[in-house]
Amino acid sequence: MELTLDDLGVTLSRRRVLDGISVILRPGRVTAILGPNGAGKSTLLRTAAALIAPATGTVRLGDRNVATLDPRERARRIGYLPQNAGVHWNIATSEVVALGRLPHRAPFAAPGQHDLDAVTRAMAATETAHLADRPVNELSGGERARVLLARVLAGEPDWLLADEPLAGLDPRHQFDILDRLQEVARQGRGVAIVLHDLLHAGRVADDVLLLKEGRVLTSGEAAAVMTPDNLRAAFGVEVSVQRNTGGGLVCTPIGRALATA
Ligand SMILES: Nc1ncnc2c1ncn2[C@@H]1O[C@H](COP(=O)(O)OP(=O)(O)OP(=O)(O)O)[C@@H](O)[C@H]1O
Repeated sequence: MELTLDDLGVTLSRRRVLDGISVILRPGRVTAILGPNGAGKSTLLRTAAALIAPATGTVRLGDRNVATLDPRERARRIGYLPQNAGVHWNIATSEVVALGRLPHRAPFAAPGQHDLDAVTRAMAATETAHLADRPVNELSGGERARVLLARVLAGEPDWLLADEPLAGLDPRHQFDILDRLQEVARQGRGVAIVLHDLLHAGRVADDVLLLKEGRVLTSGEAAAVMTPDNLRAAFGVEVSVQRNTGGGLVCTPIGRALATA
């Protein structure tokens, strides 16, 4: 099911933070949301998850406005992983992941077999099964980040919106988490990820939404968007863009641009 942002404008504290955002995010693909600090990436993701009400325009899942979905249905359909998420209760890690199943369960009902299986799969995918009994606030930052991703994965949403899911992860877990997110997309679900690392973005993204100053600089298939010119215009840096043998993009920042658009 497509996630459509239609003429989206967002105002926060009387500042226009997003303006005229129109883009269709496609399921079955990984969309990387890129742009410099303050471009509006997190705001866009939060608005797509209906956590911020837009001042103009709509977010639609298929043909339904996400603002009008019942909150439980919305939580089943759209999984959102915030930037620098924390956990306020010091409960066991497996219980944190199980929270991802709450929108699927009747109030006060015990988890069913499918709920338990989804939690097990999510913990295996994020390599957190060995942490199941540990109090979540005793985990390292990177371990906790993987647990919180597991919570979103356990919810098996149609769309998974992740805001900088690599923050705090060591290099191998960065690759692993992106591979898991790619697998989610290959299952036909939608995945949109805010990323700062251009190398990872080039490797994993099918589509790219490039933001600058609250507007879409350009969007579309990764190879069309991640060009040296577009990346210079967005970030003010020179980026080498090569193809690897598998056809994927290898985007390597090489220095500050002498002149920016
Ligand atoms: N509650 C708020 N009130 C006013 N302005 C805000 C608020 N939240 C964010 N902003 C501003 O909106 C703009 C976009 O912020 P946002 O966090 O979406 O950017 P971002 O692209 O995710 O940045 P970063 O890469 O630094 O995480 C920034 O200029 C920020 O200062």
